[in-house]
Amino acid sequence: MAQDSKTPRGGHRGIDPSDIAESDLVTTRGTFRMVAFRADGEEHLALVYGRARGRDGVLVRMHSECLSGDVFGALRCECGSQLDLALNAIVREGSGVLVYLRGHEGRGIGLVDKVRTNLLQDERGLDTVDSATALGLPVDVRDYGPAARVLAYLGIGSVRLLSNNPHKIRSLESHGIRVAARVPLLAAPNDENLAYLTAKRDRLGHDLPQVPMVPAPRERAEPEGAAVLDDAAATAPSPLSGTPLTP
Ligand SMILES: Nc1nc2c(ncn2[C@@H]2O[C@H](COP(=O)(O)OP(=O)(O)OP(=O)(O)O)[C@@H](O)[C@H]2O)c(=O)[nH]1
Ligand SMILES: [Zn+2]
Repeated sequence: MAQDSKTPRGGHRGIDPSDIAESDLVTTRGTFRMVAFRADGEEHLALVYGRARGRDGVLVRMHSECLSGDVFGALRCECGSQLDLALNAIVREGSGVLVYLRGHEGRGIGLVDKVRTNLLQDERGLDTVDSATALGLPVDVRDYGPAARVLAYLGIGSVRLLSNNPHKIRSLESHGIRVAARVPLLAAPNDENLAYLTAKRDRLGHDLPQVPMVPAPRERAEPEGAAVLDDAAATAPSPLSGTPLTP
């Protein structure tokens, strides 16, 4: 389970001006405000699109660093697809924030140990949970405190969180950020990531309705009626409308 640093009672720990800098970032998708900040020994990034300050229900993605998936297009996880889908959704909406969290690599164990878990998955058929514990490593030690701090700094009232992981909602709220809704971010399963997605659903409690109940690794997994948010489906409003959370 994640070991989050808690916000002190009564408010967010601020970000010291010496630990934050911002400029425009012109990308193929459009122009974002790039807010780089330091927190707890890591350097993170918030990409802000459109006007977010003072608004409620801002579309937000808290994205955990995955060098292999985000930069090099690894298919064994769906991180790269989710990064693309989240940015597309934010731009389509006209405003939103993507917080890119460093130090989250391998759910917080780091790149070298993540690659060690990948080797155990390939050679011994272990899933992402058992491959970590077999190495004596924690399953998830990500801290969402820095994300909460930058969202508070950006003056965001409440968020609609792009995620399939219910723990992220609880964690963000424990840091004082109100989550008005969770918006599913469903990447299409493929032969390479089916085991990864199945473990997330069955062992970590992620809400992944697009993943078939009985894994068929050698068949292309596209269950009928699944609300898969691929580039074509991403234009449809329904998967992005979100499910309001009730207290
Ligand atoms: N330990 C370990 N971590 C992995 C592995 N593959 C990907 N990761 C990391 O998993 C993190 C992403 O977490 P996920 O559990 O996929 O998804 P999530 O961020 O909790 O949930 P969503 O918001 O729905 O995307 C990234 O930091 C990846 O580096 C693996 O095989 N082993
Ligand atoms: Zn990944």
